[in-house]
Amino acid sequence: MNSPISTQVIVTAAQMQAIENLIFQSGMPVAALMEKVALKITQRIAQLYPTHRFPKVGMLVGSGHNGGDALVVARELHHQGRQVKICSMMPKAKPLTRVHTCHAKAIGIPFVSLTELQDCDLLIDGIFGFGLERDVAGDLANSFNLINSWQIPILAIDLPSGLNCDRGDVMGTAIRATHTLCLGLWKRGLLIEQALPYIGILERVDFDTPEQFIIEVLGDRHPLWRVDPQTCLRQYLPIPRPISVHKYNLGHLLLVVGSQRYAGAAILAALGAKASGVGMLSIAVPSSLKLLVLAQVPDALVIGCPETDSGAIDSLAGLDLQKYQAIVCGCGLSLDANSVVKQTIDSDIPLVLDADGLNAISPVADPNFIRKLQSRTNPLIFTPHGGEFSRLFPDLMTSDRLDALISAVELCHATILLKGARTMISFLQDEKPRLWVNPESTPALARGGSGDVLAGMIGGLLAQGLSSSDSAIVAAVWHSQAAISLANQRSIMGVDPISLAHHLLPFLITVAS
Ligand SMILES: NC(=O)C1=CN([C@@H]2O[C@H](COP(=O)(O)OP(=O)(O)OC[C@H]3O[C@@H](n4cnc5c(N)ncnc54)[C@H](O)[C@@H]3O)[C@@H](O)[C@H]2O)[C@@H](O)CC1
Ligand SMILES: Nc1ncnc2c1ncn2[C@@H]1O[C@H](COP(=O)(O)OP(=O)(O)O)[C@@H](O)[C@H]1O
Ligand SMILES: [K+]
Repeated sequence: MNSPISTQVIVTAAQMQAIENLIFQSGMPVAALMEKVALKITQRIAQLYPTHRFPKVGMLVGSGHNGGDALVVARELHHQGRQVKICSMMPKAKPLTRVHTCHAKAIGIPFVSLTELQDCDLLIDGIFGFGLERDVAGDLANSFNLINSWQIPILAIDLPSGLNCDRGDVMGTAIRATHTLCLGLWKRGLLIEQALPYIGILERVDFDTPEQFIIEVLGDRHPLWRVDPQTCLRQYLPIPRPISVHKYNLGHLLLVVGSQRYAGAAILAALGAKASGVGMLSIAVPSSLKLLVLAQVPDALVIGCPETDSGAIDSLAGLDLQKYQAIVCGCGLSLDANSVVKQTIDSDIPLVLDADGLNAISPVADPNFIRKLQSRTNPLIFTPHGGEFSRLFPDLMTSDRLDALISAVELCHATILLKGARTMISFLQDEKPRLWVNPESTPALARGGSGDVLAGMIGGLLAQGLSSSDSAIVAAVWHSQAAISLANQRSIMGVDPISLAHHLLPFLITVAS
């Protein structure tokens, strides 16, 4: 993923603080940076919340520099003709915040009690930024709950007050913002799933953080990154195709999928794989499903395998796995096909393990098996959702998904795509863990079968020669962006997996143009 570091790197509060300190030590005055940041916030407010619709703005001001930012914004909005009111949420303030308070009073902006903000059209949350140190409690917590009950749009400066900047969890209670303007670099806590109900629409306000200071603090092997969806799609898709190429040069993908119980998963994975543009697609299914699958995917080679009494694939006997560039194993396989899963792992062909392919190896605990995973020379991708991840790595599941995911990657040396509202992809790069967060998606994807489409897409990209990490990242971004686009056309209820699979390619055309 190539674009400026500052647009993609994810930092903790301590790292952001250290980078800001380098900016200040190099000569930039703190007050000057505050002016710059606040002016940019003011510009964005003017675009998002125009004066004619949001004339009355209430400022919630804390004691630190988050409050200072809010006071500068208040001053500017006042000069632009808005009816601004300020509520100081805390008695004491840092010196810079104090002087902005004096100035705001001197120019006639009213300072009011909290309840007097109830008639505002917009609230600006400048109570806490990354300086929150302990749980919000007592009267302040009551005030937060009151503010949240008003149903007034709230724009949070840097992060919603009360949210832990690093872990994304609520410290006592937190402001439920409708919009969050993250300042400078992406904060770790804002990319974590549990923070989503508090953040609303998330944007970053850039203040030209010098790249050398970022590298000085983070080093050149920083683990946490946020994918920029548009850059990612434009960089990788559509996969270019030489003019005189033939189908066997465009990857041959094998899907090992389906059972009598979960026949549809085989078709959904196949539709995802087809959309990837892979040259040849073979699908191994229990023999009783062969005609059903062939009817849906006539362009694939459908292989009917011997099946168990329960209707699962019994063996891949007679299949030469070495002739495929990639295998996807697991969608709808059921738990009766475990020996088949082991066979695909032993083949050492680039492999995506999904769903029952993961259940078959859960938990990953046996040291010999872990050594076998580590010693594979070809890519191995796991695509668990949260439940599958907990079964795979029961000892690693902590409240912090990012840490848990990185530990799992370090344990088994696979690329792991952890599915959810904020899908994360982690892998080893130069023997060090790296983690990318896919920052945009839609709950329209929360329905059975979405993940099967994704597994097929990853396999298709892998078979065409993308690396395991690129295949997982590009597929996750493509899948979620296409779902957002389809939800815009058909509503959030209209993103069934078949429609999604059919929308993947028309959507790509809109990205390229
Ligand atoms: N220095 C600058 O000019 C810049 C300021 N920025 C802003 O500054 C913010 C960070 O400023 P600060 O470090 O002053 O921190 P905050 O403004 O986030 O708040 C810290 C203050 O709150 C108090 N506090 C912490 N937890 C509390 C609790 N639970 N109950 C009551 N009081 C509590 C602390 O004692 C401290 O006074 C950023 O989030 C951002 O908004 C940056 O965006 C850009 C540069
Ligand atoms: N609330 C949500 N917001 C965004 N994406 C979601 C949400 N819930 C699920 N998804 C996505 O939908 C897909 C579901 O996959 P999975 O759980 O494997 O379902 P299935 O096995 O039924 O196909 C994943 O890509 C996941 O990231
Ligand atoms: K805030």
